[in-house]
Amino acid sequence: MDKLIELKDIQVRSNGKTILSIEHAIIPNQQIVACIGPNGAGKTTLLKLLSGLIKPDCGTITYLNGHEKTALVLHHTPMVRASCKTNLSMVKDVDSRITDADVDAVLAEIELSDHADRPATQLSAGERQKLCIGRAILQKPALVLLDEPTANLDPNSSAQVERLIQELKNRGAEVLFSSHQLAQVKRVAQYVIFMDEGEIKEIGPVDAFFSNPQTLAAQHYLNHELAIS
Ligand SMILES: Nc1ncnc2c1ncn2[C@@H]1O[C@H](COP(=O)(O)OP(=O)(O)OP(=O)(O)O)[C@@H](O)[C@H]1O
Repeated sequence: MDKLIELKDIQVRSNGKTILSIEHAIIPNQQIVACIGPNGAGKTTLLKLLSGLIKPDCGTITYLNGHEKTALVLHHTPMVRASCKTNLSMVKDVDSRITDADVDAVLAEIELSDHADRPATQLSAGERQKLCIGRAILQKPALVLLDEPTANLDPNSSAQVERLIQELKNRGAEVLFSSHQLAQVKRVAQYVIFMDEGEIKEIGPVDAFFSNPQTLAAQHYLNHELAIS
């Protein structure tokens, strides 16, 4: 399997506590990867690390050529007090090749053309999330990292966001998202990273992980999550 990112001897510390510790992990190319695990497992920290938003205290991250161009989609991204279109157009500041026509095409793609002139601060959670993914689509990053992209969204909005995740992949981006929804992970991802207590406990194809988890931590997590879903 082709390598997208390799992590070696990574430690991330905060307030004297190690919150992420990865001895060695390879994240594969050409797969939609889901990062799962209990609250506080370190999923968001891993996404922030891979996006470059935070730096490790030690260790190395090696990206396949060019794949360090990332976009991070967090789930409470604030909007500026301007229209949806203006909020989307702001990515032109970082890439002058993006045109108004590109922005209009993405507004249509994320099904927000009818909301183009509405204040973005009035958007619903689902509409906001689509706008944030629209920004990622416009930036054409090599790797898109999405932190719980459908948290608090209704089934219809979740389905739209899942379609956009697939669309990012179809357009050639690598995609890694965190999720607490196991059914969604099975639907959307081909590869899974299972985290617990700041460590990657398992990493491998989705089918193998769900049918035959290797660690007690993963077995416990799956039993618990499946019992309440
Ligand atoms: N800036 C910070 N300072 C101190 N501790 C932090 C900081 N950010 C995260 N942590 C701690 O690191 C651990 C991992 O947090 P993280 O947000 O990465 O987990 P998560 O798996 O994304 O959790 P959740 O599913 O609840 O979103 C937690 O114990 C958290 O309290």
